[in-house]
Amino acid sequence: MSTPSTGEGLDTSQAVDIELEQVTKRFPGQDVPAVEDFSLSIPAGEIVVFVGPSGCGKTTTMRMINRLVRPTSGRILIGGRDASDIPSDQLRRRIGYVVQQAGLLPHLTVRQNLETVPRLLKWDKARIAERSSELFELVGLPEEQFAQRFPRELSGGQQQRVGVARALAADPPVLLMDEPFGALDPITRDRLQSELVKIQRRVRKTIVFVTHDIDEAIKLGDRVVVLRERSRIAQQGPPDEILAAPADRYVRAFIGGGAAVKRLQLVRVEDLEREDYPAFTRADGYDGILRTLRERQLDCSILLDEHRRPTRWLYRDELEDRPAHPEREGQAISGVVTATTTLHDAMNEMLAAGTGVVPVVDDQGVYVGAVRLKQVLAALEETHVTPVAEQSEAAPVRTIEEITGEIDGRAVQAAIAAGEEEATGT
Ligand SMILES: Nc1ncnc2c1ncn2[C@@H]1O[C@H](COP(=O)(O)OP(=O)(O)OP(=O)(O)O)[C@@H](O)[C@H]1O
Repeated sequence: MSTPSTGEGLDTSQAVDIELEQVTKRFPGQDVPAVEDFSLSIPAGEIVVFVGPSGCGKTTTMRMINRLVRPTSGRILIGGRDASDIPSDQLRRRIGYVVQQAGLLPHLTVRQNLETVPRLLKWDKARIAERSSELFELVGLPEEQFAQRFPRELSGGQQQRVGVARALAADPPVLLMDEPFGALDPITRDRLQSELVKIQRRVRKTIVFVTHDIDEAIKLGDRVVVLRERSRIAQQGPPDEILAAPADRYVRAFIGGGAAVKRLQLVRVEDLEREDYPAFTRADGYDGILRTLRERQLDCSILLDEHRRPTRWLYRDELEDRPAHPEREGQAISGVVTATTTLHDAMNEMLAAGTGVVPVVDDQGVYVGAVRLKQVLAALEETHVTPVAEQSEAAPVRTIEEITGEIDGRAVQAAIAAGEEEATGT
């Protein structure tokens, strides 16, 4: 559904659809075009991910949308309007752009970075200040802590959050993201991916996202476009369709092993029933906690702080031993998940904790329940692991053990065993 733009530029903050029609880019002096005859419809309010190997033309294709690269031929429509009719400066102010190293201006504070585009658009002071506060909140950075810092005083992940906030500052209808999380460590990357999904639920932009990481594409994309050289489309569609039925050998090779496991990127914690897993505060007293664990035949529970945020795992055997070892108090909880965390990431947290369980918290970090490994495995079994017809000779239907073995066989088995022990109280 397209939202017509008004006035000269893309004045509307509502998502718009983007149409690329037979777009070709031939750089001067190059025999082979970087992008050849590329056509694609991008629906309003969706995240479309271009994924493909290095040099296949992803960035060039994306940069033609905000005309950082001019197409040699073809047409690009944004919200039904020919992009070549929109002056370049307007186009770039109305299309948010996030790049790998955040691209923040080093000599400006975080606040000044956020305010750059609203100032160019000549918003009044009060509106700029109000918008900055909204943006700090949106990307989860406390304003009073971060507004006056310079980019070099932030971690890579924090810089990237500011990069996303800055791109959203003028509430543009379109966001272009070029490998924005590529330079981050895997844990920060996972977190920011999940947050982007959360942010997108609030802002509903049309997002074009470039990556060479198929897992990232599956996790983020409403639609994934697998590209080969010269930006030729090997396959496009919703991620589950691509995983279930790769169009050809190229796409299959690109997806790599473990398509069933990758599907865990498509299911989120909110899709599961939450377990009523026991959690206590210190006010409940260790004797009371131990009594409940005995009654429910459980080996482990969660200790919450005074704000009901999970802090430690409490183990029944340690509680039994408390008279002899009062100093033992379980183990700090290393990771929690939220409703939008994928089962893939939730499973990683469970395996890291070694408990086969992970606490679920709300946006304020307050405990709302837990998810167990056996639920994740049940969800994995529910996803269609039967390979498509053309694959069936080469890849017979696999057992759950074979599939989970691709993740980390021993860790999964150990975690399942721990979960079973806990359930049976052995
Ligand atoms: N300004 C330029 N001048 C000449 N050739 C270019 C220019 N920019 C890109 N190319 C070429 O166009 C092709 C596509 O490049 P592009 O950066 O779009 O690929 P990509 O898929 O985004 O790669 P990567 O994942 O490595 O960033 C490459 O062969 C590249 O060398």
